[in-house]
Amino acid sequence: MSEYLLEARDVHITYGAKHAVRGVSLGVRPGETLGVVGESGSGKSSLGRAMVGLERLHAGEIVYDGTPLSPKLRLPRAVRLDLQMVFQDPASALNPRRKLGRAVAEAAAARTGKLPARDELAALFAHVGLDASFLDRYPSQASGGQLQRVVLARALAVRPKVLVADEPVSALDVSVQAQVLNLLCDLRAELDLSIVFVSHDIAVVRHMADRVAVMYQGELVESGDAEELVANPRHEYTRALLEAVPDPDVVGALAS
Ligand SMILES: Nc1ncnc2c1ncn2[C@@H]1O[C@H](COP(=O)(O)OP(=O)(O)OP(=O)(O)O)[C@@H](O)[C@H]1O
Repeated sequence: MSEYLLEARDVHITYGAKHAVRGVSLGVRPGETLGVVGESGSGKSSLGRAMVGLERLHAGEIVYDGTPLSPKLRLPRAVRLDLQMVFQDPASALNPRRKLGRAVAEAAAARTGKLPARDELAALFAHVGLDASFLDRYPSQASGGQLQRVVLARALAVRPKVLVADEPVSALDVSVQAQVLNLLCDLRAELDLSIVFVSHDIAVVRHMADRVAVMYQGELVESGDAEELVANPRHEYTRALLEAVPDPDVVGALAS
């Protein structure tokens, strides 16, 4: 039995002639945060999408809880619910014509089969730091940071086992990025979630993740314990990523 709850095994993803992900193997353990870092175009988003069944594989497999997910079939419903994804831009993830409370209620119903009562919904919103007035708002009536909280509430309402977060704070004002990152850390500890945290920012990844996988041009170039990898990067690309950070402790300090 693998130590990983969700795992990519020798995954290849192609878009026409473009070979975006080249034989990547990695996995997230139960309750762990795995950071996937790399510059734009390194293939990390493609891999993240593939890990929740949103991307077709050219070769390799995604294994969830010991069971390979066939890339050709739609994921079984229970697996689809267990694996949730949060994207960069919360505004485009939410239907502009649907109230925020309704969006979260429908996600909860996907798991339980019934829409939650208003006080349950209010509790879900409170969990992500939003008061009940947000239930009746439309996306246009909330800020980016507030919307990303709603997106998190919606993902968590499904009671997932794994959350793949793809640049979840990159579209937010710097002033609210740390708040949302802290929220994610708290939720993970509280709900015993596994998180795959995808980001171009190694300082943020270092702060969020237990282990880090570094991608470069579609390949996994290095992976290991977050602190150790930052302290002793083995690959020159990892060193370059670290050198590009003015002071990795700044983000850590901001978000702590
Ligand atoms: N749907 C698609 N169709 C064609 N090419 C794609 C598609 N999605 C990604 N690519 C290409 O695959 C490569 C990897 O993209 P991917 O988005 O996975 O990388 P990334 O590291 O997440 O970058 P970014 O942070 O810019 O999203 C890039 O060259 C990208 O242009």
